[in-house]
Amino acid sequence: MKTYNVAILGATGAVGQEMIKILMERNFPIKELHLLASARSAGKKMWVNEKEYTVEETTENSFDGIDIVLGAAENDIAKKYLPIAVEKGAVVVDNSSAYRLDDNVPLVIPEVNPNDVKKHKGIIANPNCATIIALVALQPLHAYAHAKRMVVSTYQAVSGAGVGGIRELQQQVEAIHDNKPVEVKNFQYQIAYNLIPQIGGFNEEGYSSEEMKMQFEGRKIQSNPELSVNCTCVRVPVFRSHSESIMVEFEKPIDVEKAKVLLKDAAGVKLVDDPVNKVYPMPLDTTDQDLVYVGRIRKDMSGHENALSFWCCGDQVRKGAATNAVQIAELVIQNM
Ligand SMILES: NC(=O)C1=CN([C@@H]2O[C@H](COP(=O)(O)OP(=O)(O)OC[C@H]3O[C@@H](n4cnc5c(N)ncnc54)[C@H](OP(=O)(O)O)[C@@H]3O)[C@@H](O)[C@H]2O)C=CC1
Ligand SMILES: N[C@@H](CC(=O)OP(=O)(O)O)C(=O)O
Repeated sequence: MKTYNVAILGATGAVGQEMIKILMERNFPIKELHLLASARSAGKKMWVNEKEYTVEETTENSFDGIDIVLGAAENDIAKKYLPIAVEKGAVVVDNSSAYRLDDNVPLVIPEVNPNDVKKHKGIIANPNCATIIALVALQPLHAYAHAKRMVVSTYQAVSGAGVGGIRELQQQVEAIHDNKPVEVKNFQYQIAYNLIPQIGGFNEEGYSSEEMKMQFEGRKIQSNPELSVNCTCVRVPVFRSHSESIMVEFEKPIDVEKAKVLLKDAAGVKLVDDPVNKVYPMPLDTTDQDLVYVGRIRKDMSGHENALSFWCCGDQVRKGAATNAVQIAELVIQNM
């Protein structure tokens, strides 16, 4: 079997560490694995499948001889290094938002638009995590009835803000328990025992950058330029797995029973919908696995024709980031 030299840019972060795990879990055909991070982490030891690896400081030379780069760093780092990696012959799957809306860069969810991978010119972008979870859940319904409008509220876990976000919730809960002052670093306010209706900065109309991603990225992924999305993104004191309340208005008629039949057999989805018996998706249940759980499917009551409401949860560090990226890399090597 052909094997590949793989580098993870940002290997010490929340997404990077998960990428290592997923590459191993899915037996990705690796020849050499390079773990890249900042100078702060250089020399740090990490164990992968009982083998010790040393984290390397990222430099321009880090990409020599690399076939596949999985990007798990912020936009500025992605912009600095990923074009160099492409120039040196690597194919890049990037988790940052730096290239997502670039016309030369496919934006891919394997359950939705796998064939777009073939259009790449070196970089393929992984969509925003809340967008991946929503669109995986929506895909079987969209393929049948065509989504035209969505109203979404997200409940986003602190792990969406990386290792710093996870640490902050842990430290605040401990501080409150020990009657010590609460320190706020990564979020706008205390997140422990709170909700914060801000993820990213706001535009002139009052929508946050995170809220606009679902419309802009959704249109590109679904090749659905008319899709309109009204989204409210909220950070919640949950460690892992994002949850979303979604109302979708479709072009064609679709009822609850049909939606359940479609979702039951859909790729990447688990139908978890028996509210009378207290069966519905919850973030504790979706953590550390790859399926998006969908439930609470109802007919819209607010007078919109052909509209359904549902609730979904998914592990955004896995399916919303690392797993989606490794699935894309698997599609890439099928075509190499
Ligand atoms: N967390 C999530 O659920 C999701 C995250 N994303 C995106 O993925 C990317 C990574 O996010 P996340 O893992 O949460 O972030 P983290 O803060 O947890 O990790 C950031 C990583 O970037 C590395 N890094 C920082 N500076 C440099 C540098 N100068 N050179 C090389 N590497 C550097 C860090 O290394 P060091 O440890 O040395 O500082 C670390 O490995 C971001 O673009 C984010 O928007 C996308 C979807 C979901
Ligand atoms: N912003 C998301 C996670 C993320 O990093 O998304 P993006 O790559 O689109 O910035 C969250 O905080 O939950």
